[in-house]
Amino acid sequence: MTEGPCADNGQSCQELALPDAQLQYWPEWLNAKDAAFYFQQLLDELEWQQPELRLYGRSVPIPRRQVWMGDAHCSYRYSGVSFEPVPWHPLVKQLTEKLNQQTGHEFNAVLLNWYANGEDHMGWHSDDEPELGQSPQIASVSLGEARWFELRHQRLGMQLKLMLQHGSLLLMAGDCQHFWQHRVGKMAKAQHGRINLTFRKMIKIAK
Ligand SMILES: O=C(O)CCC(=O)C(=O)O
Ligand SMILES: [Fe+2]
Repeated sequence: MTEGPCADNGQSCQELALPDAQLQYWPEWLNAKDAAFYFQQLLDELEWQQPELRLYGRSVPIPRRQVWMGDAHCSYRYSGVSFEPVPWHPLVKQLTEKLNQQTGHEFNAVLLNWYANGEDHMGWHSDDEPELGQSPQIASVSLGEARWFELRHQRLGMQLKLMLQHGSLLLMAGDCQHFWQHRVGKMAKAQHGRINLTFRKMIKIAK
């Protein structure tokens, strides 16, 4: 891992050199006070959902709460369920604009996940839905309790884990979603809540 100015916003950024992926991590993308403000507002003001997905022929509620938010055309399909976006919350819009300015990307939708405690989790997956295009850029902002974010290479068997801190930003790019899977496993010690926002750019595909 190298430390250096991987963006010109003057914040410390770590560049993770991995095969088949580009990862950049800003541990303090938001200061602790702002991050706490965003956490509390989003927790209180969003209508958190716990949809059921079909897994092995059964309907199972997801082990966390979520909100799918974005521009009106950004509907999203995964595990056999289609999600229509809710309109932008002004604070999330602010974060999107800050990100787009810093990265030069055009994120237009975000999946917010709320992990109420260490039991809540997200299993191994890649964000490789067709609506995300060839080499999806995913920006992940974490608020609240720090949790392990694990990555595994699907062919090389290589694994690593990163503790995603309160206020941090992780940018996943390159072939990351083709070759790697990621997850947030259960963490017995985690007593408090965490909100994660994964910003995406959805493209329109002909149906
Ligand atoms: O909570 C996290 O850090 C990961 C979220 C994630 O992988 C996703 O929303 O696709
Ligand atoms: Fe993901």
